[in-house]
Parts: sequence; structure tokens; C-alpha cells
Amino acid sequence: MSTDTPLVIAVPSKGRLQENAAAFFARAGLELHRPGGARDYRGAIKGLPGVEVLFLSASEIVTQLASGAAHLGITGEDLVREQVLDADAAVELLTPLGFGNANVVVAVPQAWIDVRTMADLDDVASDMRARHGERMRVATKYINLTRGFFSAHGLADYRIVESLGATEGAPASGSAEIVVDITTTGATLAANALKILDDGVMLRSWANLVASMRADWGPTARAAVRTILTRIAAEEVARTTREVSALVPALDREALENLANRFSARLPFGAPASGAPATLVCPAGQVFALVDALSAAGADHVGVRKLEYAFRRENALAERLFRRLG
Ligand SMILES: Nc1ncnc2c1ncn2[C@@H]1O[C@H](COP(=O)(O)OP(=O)(O)OP(=O)(O)O)[C@@H](O)[C@H]1O
Ligand SMILES: O=P(O)(O)OC[C@H]1O[C@H](OP(=O)(O)OP(=O)(O)O)[C@H](O)[C@@H]1O
Ligand SMILES: [Mg+2]
Repeated sequence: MSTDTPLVIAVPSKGRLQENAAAFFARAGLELHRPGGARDYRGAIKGLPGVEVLFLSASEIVTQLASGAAHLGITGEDLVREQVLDADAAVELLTPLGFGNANVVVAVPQAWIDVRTMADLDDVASDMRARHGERMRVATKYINLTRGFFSAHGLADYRIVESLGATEGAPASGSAEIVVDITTTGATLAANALKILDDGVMLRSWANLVASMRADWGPTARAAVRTILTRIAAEEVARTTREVSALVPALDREALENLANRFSARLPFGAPASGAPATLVCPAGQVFALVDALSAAGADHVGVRKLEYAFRRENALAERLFRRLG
């Protein structure tokens, strides 16, 4: 039974992702409003009816997406892969967001100089089992990811010691031999005299915009998500492109189109009428090469602008979601 519920968006309210997530929505012109203050975990988006915001921890956001209690959320891919058994059926990772980067890795004591790969680790584990009748202990909170990765490497002689914090301290404190944890700068691993195995990167994770396939996507939720994804896409296009305008009478329509193609630029308003300036939109990284080419073609004044938003009819994010939802 489908009912017409509001769109529920889950946003990190604490931890590593909070600030970047709030900045991400702000850039897209979506102002998160928390009427009850920091203690209230429910809010709204200013000027957007039909949307409810939940302020939760990154891990709780995964739970809400997996159950369908939230339609859309921002959280780490590491948590999605760890917490949701059938992640590809339950959720759609719409796009990585360029923040919250962390690798899930297998790390062993630096003192184990002969242990560089998962195969070496397998030898150590078998050896421990054979000589001492003990299984190698792996401290982690990534239990499912660890089981999957170890079994893919044929490593079976180990047991997991569930860790709920300060995982990297486990080998020094004697509660485990090795660890599986996330790392960004590597500082915590180094401080604990641990090293990553050469083939020990299990997952390269980023914060993602994630949609739930189990939520109730009624008309109100669909309309609201389209508005939100349109703004997000418009901000992204504006941020990654530049609008270039120039008067180039020497270039006819075909020459202008060829020049645009050379720099992966578009002519959003088509070729200009004679005597009118041309407007091109190119990737930010191509802008100076394009300016040089326009100057070489006789342009006297070339203007470059960074737009605040660039709305286009097609929106890859929304299309991806609606294709999935059917
Ligand atoms: N050092 C880091 N740099 C960048 N992103 C990180 C880093 N550590 C974690 N993340 C990302 O942020 C997510 C949430 O991490 P965070 O530390 O905020 O919460 P947590 O440790 O899972 O939970 P808790 O806040 O209860 O300790 C991680 O799962 C990962 O995707
Ligand atoms: O490679 P680095 O840049 O040193 O970052 C890695 C550390 O960051 C995370 O911990 P966090 O500080 O979030 O504390 P937590 O254990 O409470 O989650 C993670 O669990 C590592 O311990
Ligand atoms: Mg943390």
C-alpha cells in the first residue's frame, strides 16, 4: 500500500561528516532548519514543503535507509557495505560527494617485517593455528567486510574481536594480533606502529548521496527529490564549468562548433546571430586553453564567469534514481 508521505532526508548530525554535509546542502541552496535546536533530531528545509530532515549519526543513517524509513541520506560507503547485507538491492549510491574519504584496510604490526601481503598473513594465521592451536585475532568493527575479504583471499584461520573504538590500540594492548579499520592520513596507524598490507585495501570509501529502494516513493516524495537533485546538479555543473563569452565574427557556425568540441565545451544558446557574442560553457580545467583559442581566432575581449547555478534539462542524478525506482 502506497501512501503519500513526505520525503525523509537523513543528514549526519555529528562526527566526521557533519560539517561537510551541511556545507554540501548549503551550496545547493538547501538551508537545513532545525527548529528545536541541537537536541531535536527532526527538521526541515527552508522553503521546501514535503520534506522532513532527520539529524542522525552516519551509521544510524544507513539503518534508516536500509529499512526504508528515510528516502535519501548522506553517509559513508564503508558503513553501507558493512551494515546492509544486500546493499545493491536495498539502496542506490547516487554519487560520491568528494569528502569523507577513508580506506578500510588490513593492518599488521610493523614488527612483522616478513608479512607484506594477504598470502603472508595466511601463512602467519595457519602457523599460529598449527603451533599453538590458536586462531589469529582481528580487531574490527567491520565484521562483514572483513569476513568477505578474508574469505575471498582464502584466509580462514582467524577470529574477529569486535571493537567499538580505539581499534588500532588492540595489538599493543594484547587483545588482538591485527586490525581492520578505516584510515585517511595514516597517522593513527603510524602512531600505533601498524602498517597496511600491500594488497590490504578492502574498500576506498567516500561520503555518498544514497537513496533507499525500500522507502515509500509517493508523488510528494518524488516531486521533492526532483527539486533537491536538480539544485544539487545545478550547483555541481556551475562549480565544475565556466561560462565564456566572446565576439568572434571570423568564426562561422561550423568553425565555432568545432572549436567548442576541441575543448569539450557546449554552446548552450547555439551559434550566435551575426554581430552577437558567442557563449560557451566548458570544463573549468579547459578555460584558459579555450580563451587562447578564441583570442587566436580574433576575439578582442573574452569574458569568463563562474555561475552560481547552471540548471539543465537533464539531470543525471534524478534520471538515475527514477530509472531505478521505475
Ligand atoms: N578520518 C576520517 N576522515 C574522513 N572520513 C572519515 C574518517 N573517519 C571516518 N570517516 C567517514 O565518516 C564516517 C563516520 O565516521 P565518524 O567518526 O563520524 O563516526 P563513527 O566513528 O562511525 O561513529 P561514532 O561517532 O559513534 O564514533 C565513517 O564511516 C567514514 O565513512
Ligand atoms: O588515518 P587517520 O587520519 O589517522 O584517521 C583514522 C582514524 O579516524 C577514525 O577514528 P575517529 O577519530 O573518527 O575516532 P572513533 O574511533 O571514535 O571513530 C578511524 O577509526 C581511525 O582511528
Ligand atoms: Mg570515527
